[in-house]
Amino acid sequence: MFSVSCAPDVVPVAVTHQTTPALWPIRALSRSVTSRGGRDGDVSRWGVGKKKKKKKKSRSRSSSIIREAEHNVEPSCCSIRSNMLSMSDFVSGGSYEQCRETADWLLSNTQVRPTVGIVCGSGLGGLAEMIKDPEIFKYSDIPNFPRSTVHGHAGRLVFGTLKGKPCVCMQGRFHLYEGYPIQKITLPMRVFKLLGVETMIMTNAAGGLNQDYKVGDVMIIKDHINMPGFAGVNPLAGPNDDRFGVRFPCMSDAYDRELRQLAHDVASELGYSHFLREGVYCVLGGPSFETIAECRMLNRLGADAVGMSTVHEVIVARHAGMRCFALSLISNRAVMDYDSQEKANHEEVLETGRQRAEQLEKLVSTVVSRLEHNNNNF
Ligand SMILES: O=P(O)(O)O[C@@H]1C[C@H](O)[C@@H](CO)O1
Ligand code: HPA
Repeated sequence: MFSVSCAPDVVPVAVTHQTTPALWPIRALSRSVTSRGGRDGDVSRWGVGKKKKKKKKSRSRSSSIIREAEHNVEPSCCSIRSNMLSMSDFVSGGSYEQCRETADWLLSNTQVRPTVGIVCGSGLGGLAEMIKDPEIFKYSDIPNFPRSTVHGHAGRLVFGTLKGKPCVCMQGRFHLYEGYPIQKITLPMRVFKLLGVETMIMTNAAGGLNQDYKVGDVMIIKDHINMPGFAGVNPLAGPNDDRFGVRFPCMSDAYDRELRQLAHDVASELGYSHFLREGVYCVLGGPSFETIAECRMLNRLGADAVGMSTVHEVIVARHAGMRCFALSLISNRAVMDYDSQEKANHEEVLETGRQRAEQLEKLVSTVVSRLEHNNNNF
């Protein structure tokens, strides 16, 4: 079994395990109206608690928006110019205006000008505790930010310096299964871009599909399979906003080669190579863990680990020209055998995070300490 020196888990626990679906429409309504009357955080399109009458109204509104857009878009790439429709008319989160508002609010409330952004995965929020001179904002206090609803995701944005580098760290992320629109869960990436972030570092907990992997291994993500994307669930779906990036961003270089090499070098220096892996991460929507048949299929498709996050963030970050580096902590083995008694569960995921926290934090902070300013993309 996995055995490493235990590090105390410093992750503050979110208030609720999960909000009930019944609360989503209420939350959405209370945060719904943007300055242009667009809906913010509208989960009604997921079919939760929607009334028939309202459905008709929103359908006619969206079809009129689409009609209007058809007359206004640039035919080559469907981009919207800033003097035409607002992105918030289409996108329930992540529009330029919303991100600008959030970034400006943050910039006026902190002196830190981060060049590095970090996202902490389930049970991995201890990384944020390494940040010096922290300035902390609760997600609930930040304009346009969603709330964290998952145990092990504290829901705080921490500004400060990590090994001398100005950074901003999400102590807790958002997931599709929480009921937020995909543009909303990736809004922080665009906000980070507007804050001046050049390099994104994401961490997550994931189930190990590769039969050579052990619980406690740390996998550098070299590529991903965006399973929801196969069904059109992509954070960039909808009109493109050229102020962030191009209509059709390349993803074959999503995970920066130099940063991956740097992580290998650092791991070797720290004596971590025996638990360091490099592989392919597959994202699913969750929240149910995978069936045995699904795990077998994903493994045959070439995935080494399976999870419920990160990929959407990487797509939006790459679209905006930020370098990405991502790590998966193999928190449990994906069950591939019908005779197995193992059952995936969130408590095991958090416990593995606690046990590997110290090394993961050291690895990430040392990588950060060696980051060069990235002038290439800007
Ligand atoms: O935020 P991450 O991807 O680390 O969280 C994983 C996926 C689910 O949210 C949860 C399952 O235990 O952990
Ligand atoms: N499956 C999906 N997501 C996960 C898992 C898993 O086994 N472990 C941690 N996050």
